[in-house]
Amino acid sequence: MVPNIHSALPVTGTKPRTSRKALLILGFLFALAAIALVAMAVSQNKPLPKNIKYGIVLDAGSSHTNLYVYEWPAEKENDTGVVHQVEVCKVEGLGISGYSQDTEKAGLSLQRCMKRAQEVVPEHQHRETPVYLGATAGMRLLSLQNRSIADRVLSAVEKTLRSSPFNFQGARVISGQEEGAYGWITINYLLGNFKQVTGTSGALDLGGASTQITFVPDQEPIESQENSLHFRLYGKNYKVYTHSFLCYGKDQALRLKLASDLQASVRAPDLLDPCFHPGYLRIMNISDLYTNPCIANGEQQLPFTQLHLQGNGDYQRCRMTIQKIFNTSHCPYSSCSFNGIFLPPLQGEFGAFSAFYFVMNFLNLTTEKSPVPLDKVTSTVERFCSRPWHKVKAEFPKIKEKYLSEYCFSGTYILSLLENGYGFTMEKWQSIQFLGKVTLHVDAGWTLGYMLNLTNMIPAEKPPTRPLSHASYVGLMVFCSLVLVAVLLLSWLTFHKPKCLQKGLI
Ligand SMILES: Nc1nc2c(ncn2[C@@H]2O[C@H](COP(=O)(O)OP(=O)(O)OP(=O)(O)O)[C@@H](O)[C@H]2O)c(=O)[nH]1
Ligand SMILES: [Ca+2]
Repeated sequence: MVPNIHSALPVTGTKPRTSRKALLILGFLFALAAIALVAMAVSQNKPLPKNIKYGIVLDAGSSHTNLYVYEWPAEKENDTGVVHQVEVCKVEGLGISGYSQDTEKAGLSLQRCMKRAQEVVPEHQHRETPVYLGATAGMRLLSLQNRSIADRVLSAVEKTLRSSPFNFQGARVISGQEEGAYGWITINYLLGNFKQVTGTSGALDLGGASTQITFVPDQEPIESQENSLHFRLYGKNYKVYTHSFLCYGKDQALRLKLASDLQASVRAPDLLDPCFHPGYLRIMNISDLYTNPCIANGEQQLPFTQLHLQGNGDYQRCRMTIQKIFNTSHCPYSSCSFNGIFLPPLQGEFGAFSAFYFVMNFLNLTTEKSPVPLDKVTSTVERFCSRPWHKVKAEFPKIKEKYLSEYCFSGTYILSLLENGYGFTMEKWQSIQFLGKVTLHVDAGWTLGYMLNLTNMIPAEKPPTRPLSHASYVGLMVFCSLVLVAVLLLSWLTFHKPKCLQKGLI
């Protein structure tokens, strides 16, 4: 029969009482040790007050300037995908290159967004927060046209940025190569591709004045030096192809097309344009068309000062007129895109952003899931172009007329550039994803990559990592200690059995 523990409890006697006392003390000590260990684990793992760092980048594009504020946890600086975008402020008015007639205004235009940044970044961190301004194709064109005016514009923006409480780190015109490279770094950083064995994603950026294509080709070596970049990131080498086509952003491409149409036409001021909706009318000053180095001066030979554009919404014809701005007659390499520029065979997935996204998104051709097939994209653009302007306007009354009137041209231009310019076939088209934002709600673009580079946040070598996180380490230590204490207690009980137990008193 199993002895009944309770029925065997002693009622009197001194020895069992001493042993029970020893047991009680032991139990008490054990409980104390357990409480101490748990308390230690809890206090060790209590989240530390967040040490957040901030960085500000101004993207001074040809069409407008955007200010981005990024934040990241200081202790995770060298991890990938830890930077969040906390603010994007769109500067009202023109891009900075548009202030060539009144350069001071370029600086003043940034003041509202700089104020906004001061509200977003905590005041005690203003002085340590770096601020960078990078100007792209609009300023590249202005520099080519008139270097001293471009310098004055940069001085004006520098003055505004220096007068802010942030740590000003420079305002400069970045090269097309840098623009392509930093866009590629941004998306691959956000997609976590640098720390995975999977490949990287190519980057396609369509701005107002230039467009960039950047990817890691299969083929080596890269045949032209100016299209070749070499990076060592997180312990891996990357040979990257990049090219920036100045004048092939969508605003300049439209000018190129109009200038080419004018040359081909009988040089009359009335131009029937298949890239605008039927019933659409636009009057343009000829002098506005020929104001930059993208278009060689043909202005003088024209006998009129204004151009009357009249849309007829014919996608196929539009495509033909756009085709003329891509010169494919010569190629000094094994393969080219256009204008004699080297392009290796397309490789891997691509993320397409900026105007690639704005336009495709408007046309409902961006999906989170599988990409929309090329033939469906073509038929959608074709149908959209053929719609009468008054109907389009009535359907989208809130969209800026400049944007709305140009979606037909822009959609057709994107198809021409990707299909004819870069050679995205029906099959390859499926590898393009049109992206507005990547993970963590960060806008796709060159600015994040630029900041990561300038703040040395992407190390060349893989940072050494501990096998366990801090929390797992402390948890494991507590668990092992408890097991150890339990084992010790059990062995003590087994080998030095207190008399009360030996006598079966408890
Ligand atoms: N539909 C639409 N178009 C936009 C929007 N923002 C900009 N655009 C147009 O899209 C084109 C590209 O815009 P961005 O990527 O901002 O170009 P950017 O940076 O000013 O120009 P680059 O210096 O060449 O890079 C320009 O023609 C803009 O006018 C938008 O929110 N919606
Ligand atoms: Ca841009």
